[in-house]
Amino acid sequence: MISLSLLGLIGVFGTAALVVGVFGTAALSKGLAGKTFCSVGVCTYPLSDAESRSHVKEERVGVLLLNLGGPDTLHDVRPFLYNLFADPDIIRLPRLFRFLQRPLAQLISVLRARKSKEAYASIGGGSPLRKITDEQADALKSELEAKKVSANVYVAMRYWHPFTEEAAHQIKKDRITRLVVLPLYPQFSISTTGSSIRALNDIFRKDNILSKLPVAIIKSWYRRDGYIKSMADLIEKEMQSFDTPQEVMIFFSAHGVPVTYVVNAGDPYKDQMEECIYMIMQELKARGIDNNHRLAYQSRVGPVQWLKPYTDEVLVELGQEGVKSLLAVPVSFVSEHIETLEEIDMEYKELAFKSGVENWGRVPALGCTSSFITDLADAVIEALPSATPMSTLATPSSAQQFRHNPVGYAIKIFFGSFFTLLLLLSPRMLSAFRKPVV
Ligand SMILES: C=CC1=C(C)c2cc3[nH]c(cc4nc(cc5[nH]c(cc1n2)c(C)c5CCC(=O)O)C(CCC(=O)O)=C4C)c(C)c3C=C
Ligand SMILES: [Fe+2]
Repeated sequence: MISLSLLGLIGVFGTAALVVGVFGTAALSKGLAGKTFCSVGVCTYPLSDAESRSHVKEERVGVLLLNLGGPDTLHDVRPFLYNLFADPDIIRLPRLFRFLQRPLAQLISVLRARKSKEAYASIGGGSPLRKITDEQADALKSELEAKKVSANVYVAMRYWHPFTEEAAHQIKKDRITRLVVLPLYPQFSISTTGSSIRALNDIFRKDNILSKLPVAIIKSWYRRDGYIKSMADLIEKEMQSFDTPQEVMIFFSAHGVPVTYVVNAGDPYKDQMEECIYMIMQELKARGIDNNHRLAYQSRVGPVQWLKPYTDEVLVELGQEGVKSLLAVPVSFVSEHIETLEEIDMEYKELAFKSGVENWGRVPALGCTSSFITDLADAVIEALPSATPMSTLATPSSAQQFRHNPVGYAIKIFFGSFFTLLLLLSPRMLSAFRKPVV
């Protein structure tokens, strides 16, 4: 993974508040109280007098799974990286420098491609994300059917096929009348769910039909009982593969984000992650499992600070402290992907053994675990009544920010742009994108 040194440093100089799209997502999950909806089978909108006299409108429910996407082949790696770095929620430039977004993405994707290709080559030549997400979509559709809710389930990837635009096109073609948006990230981050919702919002608002479609957005779901219990089940099961399960250190490894996301832009990701780990551990305690545990953050590169402690550093510390048995638990994502299959299973495992750990295990990603899919289906059904058209939701624009505090806004633009230019010219920044993951 790549640490955006440039962006972190921009954040240090106080320009992170300029990011648009980030704050726009805050209001998106607000429900529309008072709408009636039958969650089983054919459902109805609240009807006008004329409608109720003439006919009952048939409800066609859609569920849209949001995910990051990954290159299907090694050939796709560079364009996939370009799409990722062209995202203003990943490379967060001040408004004045937005014109540099694409050239910068071009440059960084070229610099990063070799390292990234090697990693994808080591896990079979491409990302497994599309296949796994399609399987999750099928499983969710079946589970909804079992619960008497007939729904089409769509997949929208942020940086590779099927893109958000493709999913939106299909939703419109299928004349969906009510949509639940379900990101496949348990915890919310500006860089993941936030970015996907912003992209969706941009597409829906511009479209005459989609802008009126009632949509319910589930922003995060790590607190759900079904998810917490499913994670605890996987951990409990995997612990049994150790000779002395009670001595196993449960080692949660979450994907990192640059510190500036949390500190400057108010990303709730770190708080949500900590609460999530607490809840999983409480569930394990209730089952009589009271092992030691740690949380660390993986997948950083570059000179800026990402969330700490870093997975690689903690692994070395644990080895030095004499921990002999370690169970790695990937916790920020629900599919196997490059960071579980390459980074954890290969790089971190090797590092742990070198540091003195003798017994290693890794909890699989939830994938299509049935208790988990059942819980996602419940989440969808619970969210359906709160659907409301995206066009009715407010997203504060930079123009509004300007009206609110014109002097502060001008100062941020000036200093943000000045420091950005300096950093863009810095060779250190560019070399950071080529560095290995750990
Ligand atoms: C919760 C999960 C994730 C967060 C948070 C996240 C933030 C984040 N990622 C990058 C840069 C890269 N991400 C890449 C791939 C990738 N990232 C996630 C998840 C999160 N990213 C997934 C599921 C994947 C796809 C993996 C796959 O199997 O294909 C990549 C490409 C791979 C590589 O070269 O390492 C990059 C680059 C940033 C900068 C960031 C936060 C700002
Ligand atoms: Fe990532």
